[in-house]
Amino acid sequence: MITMKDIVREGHPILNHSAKDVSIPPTEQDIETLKKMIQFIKNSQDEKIAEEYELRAGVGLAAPQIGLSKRMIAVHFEDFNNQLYSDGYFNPKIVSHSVEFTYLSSGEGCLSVDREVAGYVPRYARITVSAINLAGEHVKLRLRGYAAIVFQHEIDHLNGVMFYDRINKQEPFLIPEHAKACDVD
Ligand SMILES: O=C(O)C[C@@H](Cc1ccccc1)[C@H](O)SCc1ccccc1
Ligand code: NI
Repeated sequence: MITMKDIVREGHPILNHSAKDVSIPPTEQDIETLKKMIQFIKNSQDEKIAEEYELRAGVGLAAPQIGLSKRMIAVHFEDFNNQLYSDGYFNPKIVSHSVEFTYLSSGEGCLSVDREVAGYVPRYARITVSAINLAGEHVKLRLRGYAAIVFQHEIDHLNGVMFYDRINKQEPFLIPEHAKACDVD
């Protein structure tokens, strides 16, 4: 079972390097690891388990965050239309994106960052992601809004990019051009 002691924190070089492609078909070990990553996120959202194991709530996790330089991510969350996203992905790749940007008006956090970092994180408003899911299927995901933000946050981890790298240093709350907040009507 993955717990917070397994989560690598900022300052560890693995978080600032690109991760390596997972060989396809994935090994049993890679599949097992991805299943554990999904379970960690589900556990982190379960009040009793999270309290018992002192887990910080999360909606996504990337393999570098557990010290594995492999292009694997796991997500478990509902978007603002209550659509459930719950799966693991090998070698996810953003194959196209919108010109428009979006951002969370509350900013972002990270399980690998034990501090608040204020500011808007500009993300593409819509992305198309190709990946291989936990079941071994080649999938093409067309994502927008909150789902697009979560997937971009996790895929950034595979490229050694932290959310605060994207915050405007001079004007953290500068609203990017062609941007609309994702969580306010
Ligand atoms: O560190 C991670 O990769 C997990 C992040 C992913 C994330 C952060 C901000 C915006 C979208 C995705 C954690 O989920 S941070 C904690 C959290 C918990 C619930 C909702 C949003 C963020
Ligand atoms: Ni993160």
